[in-house]
Amino acid sequence: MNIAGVVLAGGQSSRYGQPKMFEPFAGQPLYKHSLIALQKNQLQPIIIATNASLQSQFLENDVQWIIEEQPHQGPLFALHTIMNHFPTVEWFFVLASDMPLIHAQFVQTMLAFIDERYDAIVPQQADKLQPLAALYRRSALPIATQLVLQNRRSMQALLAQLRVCYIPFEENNKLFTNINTQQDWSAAYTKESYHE
Ligand SMILES: Nc1nc2c(ncn2[C@@H]2O[C@H](COP(=O)(O)OP(=O)(O)OP(=O)(O)O)[C@@H](O)[C@H]2O)c(=O)[nH]1
Repeated sequence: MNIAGVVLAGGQSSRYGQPKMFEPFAGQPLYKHSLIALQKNQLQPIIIATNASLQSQFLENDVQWIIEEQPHQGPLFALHTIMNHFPTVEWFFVLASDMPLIHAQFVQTMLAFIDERYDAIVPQQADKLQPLAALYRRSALPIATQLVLQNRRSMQALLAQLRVCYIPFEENNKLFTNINTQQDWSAAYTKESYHE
């Protein structure tokens, strides 16, 4: 089965103040941690979704690019664009580019839940869902398209209409710590929370 790895790296970073996906963490730009987690699981193709003003700052030449013509339309619009560009891919493992503690073992764990009864496999911590560290099946595309056409851009709205397998994670697990502001680094930068 064809499973793609997708790094969403075309956000505005307005709360951060500069493109946060290139900020260094543990010796690598932030987006690389997501990219490596996908590459280590041999997903094919590996896709970076971004926009023209950011592309030159990425170092990769061995990935597929989605360069969004209309930037900053949000993750749901990006997912819908990506699914349309890769019509033979059945599952898409989507990772945000601002989650420095995500690692290959997490990706492997999630892959084990792939099942044709579901349109998405999504981590859940208590009542918080993690739609940007999740698997989406091609069967989600019609609903994603419908939401885009209705100008409804929330991933939660998408999940509400899909058959989702929710995977529980401990509430105190720091895996999904994400960087929105400069201050968020203090939460991510605890030694015990970083394992590769
Ligand atoms: N490709 C792509 N990625 C996006 C887009 N919007 C957000 N992302 C990514 O989705 C993840 C979560 O984004 P957010 O932090 O919620 O939004 P942001 O625009 O990056 O930051 P803010 O402007 O501070 O909200 C990040 O990895 C973003 O790079 C988009 O329009 N296209």
